[in-house]
Amino acid sequence: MTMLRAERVTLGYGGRPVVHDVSLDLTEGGVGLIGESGSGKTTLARAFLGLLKPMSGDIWYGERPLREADRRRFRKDVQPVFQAEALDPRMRIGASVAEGLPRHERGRVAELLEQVGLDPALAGRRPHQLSGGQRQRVVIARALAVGPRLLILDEPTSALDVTVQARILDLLAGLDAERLLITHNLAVVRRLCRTSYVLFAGRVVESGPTAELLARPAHPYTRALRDAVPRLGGPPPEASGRTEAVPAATGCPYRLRCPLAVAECERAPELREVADGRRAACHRAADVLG
Ligand SMILES: Nc1ncnc2c1ncn2[C@@H]1O[C@H](COP(=O)(O)OP(=O)(O)OP(=O)(O)O)[C@@H](O)[C@H]1O
Repeated sequence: MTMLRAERVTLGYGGRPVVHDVSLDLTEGGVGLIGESGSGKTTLARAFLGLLKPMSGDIWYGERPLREADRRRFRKDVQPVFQAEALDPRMRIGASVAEGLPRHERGRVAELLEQVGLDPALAGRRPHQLSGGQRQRVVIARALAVGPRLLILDEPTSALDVTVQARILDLLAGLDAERLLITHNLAVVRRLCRTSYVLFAGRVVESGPTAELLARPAHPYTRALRDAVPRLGGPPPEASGRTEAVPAATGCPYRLRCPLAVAECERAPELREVADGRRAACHRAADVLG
């Protein structure tokens, strides 16, 4: 059984839904959430961390809804890996990492820094005295301190240059913990996630094994994303002609941007199986796949 899963979850702010009816299992081998800015990735991640209550549906942690879970156990199992910019600028690196450790294990800071490829001598420095890549390693060490089974990573490498990015990816790929990864960068998902979900305007439009989904998309939006950001370290989507999401209010939310839209798309497509292990919400999925 998967440790964490969303079942028909709708999420929003101030009563306005921004993520609609999403079901997602955090299965082994890493799960990627792909989608452009504003598609609801971070909102979903916040719900998985128990920071945002679903408007409807539930997040399940083992056999119980997350809202009924033992919070201490949950925080030990599931750790966020946030952007390095969020490190407290006044705190020394060692103290930041030690925060996650029980008092009697504070001596493990050096070991954790080594585990993420940092010289333990850096423990006395503050974040601004490190490079971006080093800071990101500190964030990872901090998350690893409690020995989590699952990491929830939000754009863990987007602020880094290509070679540093590659080394952080190597580090993440080598960790024991499972992961939910949020990113614009398809190469990162390809490297770290066996399964991916593509979000558009707060809806899952496609899901399946990452390699197949990217090699042969079943949804026109997945195909557009793949063609817009071809390589690791390529330009961010903002620089490669991404247009703003203007989801249609009725029918398929993607139809106003879709080159394959037909009259049928005025009726909202269901997310359904389109090939082995592959699901897509598109009336034209067979044509896209074909
Ligand atoms: N605290 C908030 N209050 C109100 N609306 C919010 C809040 N946070 C996010 N939203 C809205 O929810 C929608 C989804 O945002 P979210 O941050 O989940 O997207 P995202 O896919 O993670 O984007 P990005 O890649 O830019 O981080 C957006 O329309 C956003 O404006």
